[in-house]
Amino acid sequence: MTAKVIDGKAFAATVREKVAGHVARLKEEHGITPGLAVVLVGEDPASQVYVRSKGKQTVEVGMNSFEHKLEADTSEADLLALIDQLNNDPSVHGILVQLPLPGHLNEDLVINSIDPAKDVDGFHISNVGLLGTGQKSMVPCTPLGCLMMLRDHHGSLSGMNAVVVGRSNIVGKPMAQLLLGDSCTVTIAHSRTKDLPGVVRGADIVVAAVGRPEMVPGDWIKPGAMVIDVGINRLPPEEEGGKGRLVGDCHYDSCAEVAGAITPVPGGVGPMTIACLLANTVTACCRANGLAEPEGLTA
Ligand SMILES: Nc1nc2c(c(=O)[nH]1)N[C@@H](CN(C=O)c1ccc(C(=O)N[C@@H](CCC(=O)O)C(=O)O)cc1)CN2
Repeated sequence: MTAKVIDGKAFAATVREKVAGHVARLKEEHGITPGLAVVLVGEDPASQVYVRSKGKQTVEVGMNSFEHKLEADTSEADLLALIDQLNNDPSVHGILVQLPLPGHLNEDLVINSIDPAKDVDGFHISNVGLLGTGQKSMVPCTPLGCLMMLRDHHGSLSGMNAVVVGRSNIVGKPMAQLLLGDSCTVTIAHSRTKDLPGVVRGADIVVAAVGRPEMVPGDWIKPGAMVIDVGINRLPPEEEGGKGRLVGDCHYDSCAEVAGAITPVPGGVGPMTIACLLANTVTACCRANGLAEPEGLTA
């Protein structure tokens, strides 16, 4: 079998189109322009790229983008004061603090200082609790993007065996909650899982989010399974020449021989993360204004 390659770039473009349509309606019918504030602390090169991309795409779909770039040595008090200001700004419907933060800042404290209604990353403890109890919440962007791709490929996920490899708060845990919400039988596997190959071999859906380059080989994959590769790992330049090739957590060539469908790296899950951030911002804006939420853009 050769897997169908899920084109995350093309899928993300369709999500952005839907978002742009909702934004246009919000402007025309209600005179409201959704606004997204992105806070970057420090000069991490990858974060700078992601933040630039978020700002650009926010403007492209017709929303207002507010970028706040702070020095790497910004104090926690100053960062919290900025978040408080954004929480109280009615033109800001979504707030995001780009991660990782410099080591002197307490990530949990910072995230939990964001108004949960404006927490378009879905990382606030209130949103984590709401998602975990099956209530309406803001849903973390990367797992939301994975869910959209899974639903698009399979239709109903009900009764499928799903294995999430990785237990991070940002991807693994919320991904498992979303799959459970779609009536999958869910296993969260990790580095200490006994017989990890055997566990993965039982899965109709494999979501790999461990951050280890090419850890999942094709012979762990059940024939016809759908493989969602969340990993973005850059191989050392000396091995590849130049900048170093980007690979996922799955060994692409061998997995693609066995799987029914697979997301590539790059061009799979990554582009969906920012598209879902835009979707969450429209959702937050609609909720804040007591308007119907856009269909197909939330979990
Ligand atoms: N506050 C947040 N911080 C971080 C998040 C997040 O969702 N919220 N996720 C990641 C970074 N990230 C967005 O912020 C992100 C990562 C990757 C991509 C992407 O499109 N990747 C491309 C490849 C990019 C490359 O060439 O390096 C792909 O996979 O095709 C988008 C967004 C951590 N921080």
